[in-house]
Amino acid sequence: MNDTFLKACRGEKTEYTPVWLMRQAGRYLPEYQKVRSNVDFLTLCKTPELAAEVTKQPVDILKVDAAILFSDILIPIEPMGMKLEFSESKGPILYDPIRSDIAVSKLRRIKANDDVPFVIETIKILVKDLNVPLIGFSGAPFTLATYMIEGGSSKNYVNTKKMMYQSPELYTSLMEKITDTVINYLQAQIDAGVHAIQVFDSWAGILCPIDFEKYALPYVQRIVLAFKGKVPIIYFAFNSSAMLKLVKQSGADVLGIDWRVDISDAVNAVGNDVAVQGNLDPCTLFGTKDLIRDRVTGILQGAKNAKGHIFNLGHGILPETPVENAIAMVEAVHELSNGRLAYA
Ligand SMILES: Cc1c2[nH]c(c1CCC(=O)O)Cc1[nH]c(c(CCC(=O)O)c1C)Cc1[nH]c(c(CCC(=O)O)c1C)Cc1[nH]c(c(C)c1CCC(=O)O)C2
Repeated sequence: MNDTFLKACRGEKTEYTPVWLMRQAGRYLPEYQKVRSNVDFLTLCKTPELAAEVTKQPVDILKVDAAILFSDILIPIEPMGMKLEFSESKGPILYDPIRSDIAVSKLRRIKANDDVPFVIETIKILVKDLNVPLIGFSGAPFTLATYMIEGGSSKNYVNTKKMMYQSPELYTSLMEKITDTVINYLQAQIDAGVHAIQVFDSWAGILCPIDFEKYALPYVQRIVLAFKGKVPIIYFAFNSSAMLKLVKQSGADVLGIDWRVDISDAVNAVGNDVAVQGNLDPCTLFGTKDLIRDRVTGILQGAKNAKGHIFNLGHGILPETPVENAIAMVEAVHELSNGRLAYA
């Protein structure tokens, strides 16, 4: 197996900088569109053979150094007891948002092997087939809570913040229940064979630093502690470049960096005892191949003092992205970092 990605996560020397893309299995790929034209998104997530097939597509097409399980962060919320739907126009919808003690008390702590067997089955198929490491994942408790409290995506997250400030005990009991579920869910993924895990905190950036420290970070720390030393843990807190020192306190082995910060400044902020992942602006892939090479060079250079660097976008690849430009990006990372033996 190509273990370059795992080595970089651990801060070991690598022959070149490994690369994968967030949302690498998705709508920009005609091969994905073809599978997706026959089934809706949730059915795709719940059908192991199909989920495994689309997980492998970017590995074959882009030649990335890691695969990420095809699923969604909202999948475990359904067996917790909320009705989930993906609307083409509105995105995810969770019915009867959680706003009361009764609603929280009705939520179940899931047992992943029984409640989401299709996720476990998909992983088992993939670890047999893949020649690169498989990344499992979960949403971070705060990000999952925003979906459960708001009932979907939101502009200002007023209901979430109201609960934090007006009903702190209710907020804490919800977060504890979600954290228990996330730990069970990730443990089941590890038992099934994933080689690393990524925790997506997509909405961490709506919090001011003191609220992040109080209302989001402790739950991530509990998750990291549960898996530390078992498999590499990547923590991606989107839009958090103004609080990277706090993000580092998660204890994760790798910190995901979005594109709003120069990666050399991010490395200065977090120090050289943790690996970083990132951070090309996904829209760069709409530029010319020369621009892409140029930006790749800058990021490789900027991350050279990190304990380890995994090249990635600063957020998910966008649906309209030209596939040939994604391929060119992966080629540029491999070629321009080759032989550099970046990490001491
Ligand atoms: C916030 C979040 C979600 N899901 C996810 C996050 C965290 C990452 C981030 O910040 O982007 C994580 C996710 N979603 C998906 C993956 C699969 C693995 C991968 O290739 O990265 C992963 C890791 C597939 C998906 N998840 C979704 C799609 C599109 C579904 C389709 O085929 O129509 C895919 C491929 C749907 C989804 N899922 C979610 C939203 C808001 C949407 C609708 C918006 C959109 O359509 O992009 C919730």
